[in-house]
Amino acid sequence: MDILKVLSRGTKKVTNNSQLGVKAAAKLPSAGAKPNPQLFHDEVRGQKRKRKVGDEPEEKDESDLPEVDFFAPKPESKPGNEKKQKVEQTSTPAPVQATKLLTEEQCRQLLKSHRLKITLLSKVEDQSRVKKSKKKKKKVAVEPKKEEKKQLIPQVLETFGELRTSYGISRRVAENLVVQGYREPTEVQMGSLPLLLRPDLALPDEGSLEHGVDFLAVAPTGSGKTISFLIPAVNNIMRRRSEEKLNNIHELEAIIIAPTRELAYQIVNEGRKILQGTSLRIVAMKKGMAVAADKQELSEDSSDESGNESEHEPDSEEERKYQKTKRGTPTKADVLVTTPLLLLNFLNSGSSQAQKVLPTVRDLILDEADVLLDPLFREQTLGIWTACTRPELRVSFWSATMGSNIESLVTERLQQRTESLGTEPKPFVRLVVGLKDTAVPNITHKLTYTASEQGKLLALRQLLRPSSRDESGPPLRPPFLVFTQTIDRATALHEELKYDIPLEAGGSTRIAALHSGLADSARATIMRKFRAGDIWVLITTDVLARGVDFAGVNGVVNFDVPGSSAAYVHRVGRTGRAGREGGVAVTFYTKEDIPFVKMVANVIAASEKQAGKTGDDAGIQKWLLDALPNVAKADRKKLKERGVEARRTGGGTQAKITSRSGFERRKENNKRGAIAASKKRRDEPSDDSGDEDEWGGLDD
Ligand SMILES: Nc1ncnc2c1ncn2[C@@H]1O[C@H](COP(=O)(O)OP(=O)(O)OP(=O)(O)O)[C@@H](O)[C@H]1O
Repeated sequence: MDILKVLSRGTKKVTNNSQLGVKAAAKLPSAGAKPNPQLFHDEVRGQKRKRKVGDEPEEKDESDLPEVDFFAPKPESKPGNEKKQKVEQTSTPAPVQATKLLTEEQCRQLLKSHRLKITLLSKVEDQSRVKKSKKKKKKVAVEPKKEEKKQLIPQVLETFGELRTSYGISRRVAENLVVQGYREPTEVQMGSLPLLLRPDLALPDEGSLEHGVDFLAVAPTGSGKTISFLIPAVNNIMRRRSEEKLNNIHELEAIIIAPTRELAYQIVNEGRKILQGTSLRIVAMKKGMAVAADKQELSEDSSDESGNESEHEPDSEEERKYQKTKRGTPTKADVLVTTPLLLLNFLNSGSSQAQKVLPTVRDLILDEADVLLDPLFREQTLGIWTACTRPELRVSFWSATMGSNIESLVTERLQQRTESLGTEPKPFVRLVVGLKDTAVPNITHKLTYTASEQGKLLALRQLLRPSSRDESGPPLRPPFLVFTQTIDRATALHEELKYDIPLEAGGSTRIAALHSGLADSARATIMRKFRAGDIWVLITTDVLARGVDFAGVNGVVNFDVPGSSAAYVHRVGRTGRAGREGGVAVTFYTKEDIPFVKMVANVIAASEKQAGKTGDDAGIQKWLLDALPNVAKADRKKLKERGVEARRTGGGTQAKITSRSGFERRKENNKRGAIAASKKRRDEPSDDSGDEDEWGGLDD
């Protein structure tokens, strides 16, 4: 038996499709392109019904599924094509056909059908109510009282074709989207692209929108937020340069901040695909790199940087080469993607006490904005925001989860900025996709109780063994991610499981751990191997919980309960991307976790409700929800900051993940492999650990 096949596809052919878990199993999320990436299409009066959450696309017999196809590559342009294509220096805006615009009623119906809600969060007060500062009169943005917040009915993007015909995006960018295989816009793209590309067309009744809008978007994980902010960012640069006849220049006009390097590199890659054949450059910020900041500051600074070589050791060969050739010279970039600290370090570097500023930046984009504005990153993020001194700066905030505290913080900051700069305030618009922001409706959720830490380990081992998967619950097929609470636990779990995959299937090379304690180059290598399908089980911490897109991940295991409902949403949102169904999320909990599990259970219940799963279909039964204690506010805060205390390093037996020594396990594994090879057994080796009694089972 081909072990690769076994591990990838499970052992039993599914016959009874009526079972929930089996249904999920029959649809392999990695099995190629998703026909419709949209999550919602409710029936609205007078509109043709296309699809509803919970509706199953045509059933396929499992035997029809393609062979291992972990990461379903999107169609790429043929190598060499890009060279043949003429580089588009600037965008030639397509003539906008006003006739293409939808009526207000059509927009209203589309918004309703796709569960999109767009609200004006702040507005320019009319003259009679304008606040007047003591020094000089000026208009300010005022946050309307709750009941005043106005629902907007802007233009909605029905097809990607309209990007060119109605919103005048660059021909090359439009073609690149087609090459990427994007056929239908997702909900967040439907709502955000018109507003960000042509606010004057999207919101004709909202007065002067010359400088666009500030924007906050809350949309499910994997719903395509990245291109929602990338397309307007690059197109606005192209359009302006075309209008001002500025050819062949590179000027930093857009900055995208992301909380982790992995996410930053991923955004750069997406950006490069969109920019192929254009003259624009999207660049990832690196240690020691200089970008075009305020010129005076920069010239002072270049000399200093070159004299300070030993300050930060470059991590990778690539970085070393980069620093050797480019140190001190501003990198030519039009769009910069960075983690907050990297850019802030650059802004604060140099001999001068004063922070450098970024006067050319017109777009500031915060991806995973709730984390970037959480106390951990807040000062760094706000530092960059302050450095973007252009008065008409547009700021946008994106995440699958956005607490009301973050929304208030952002509204306040935008107001303060307008006041301090004395500029014309811009409308601040919020877009929400879905009925509830804390839900992941298109995957199967499982909450699994085990009596002890050892029980969790056994349960996870069970998931690694295809022979023991049965039809009572959704099998978890590689590739999958395993989340732990701390770096130490990720490392220990990796050590523990390293030899669990049979040698003939690749053995220990199939399992890896990725966390922030590793060097950049090691992290990049692991990411590459996981994306390529060489690594099947990736043990990690919350460093990979946000934004990272692995199209073919079949499942997520929360080995340790997440620290908040938002953390749960983001972790499990690594599977079931772009509307794909069939992903599975398993969360283990022990009695120590019971005080905190309600947060997770609530998200699962909300997700199942959105997906139309009720009664026996639901993974979370009402009795369990009722039985679990509510989490006190103080405990929630502590949990979010520190996780379950007992599992922190040195916190007693629960901090440890161990059974036998690596040597013992390797020996055992080799023995198993040898037996398997000699007998040419087609089945998995029988379980000889002898400790299966502690296995709590998926359906506990
Ligand atoms: N219109 C579309 N049609 C098909 N696939 C799409 C579309 N838009 C985006 N995708 C794909 O969906 C996947 C998820 O997109 P993306 O990473 O932007 O999601 P996200 O909303 O940012 O998720 P997260 O909240 O987890 O960061 C990517 O692989 C992307 O290429």
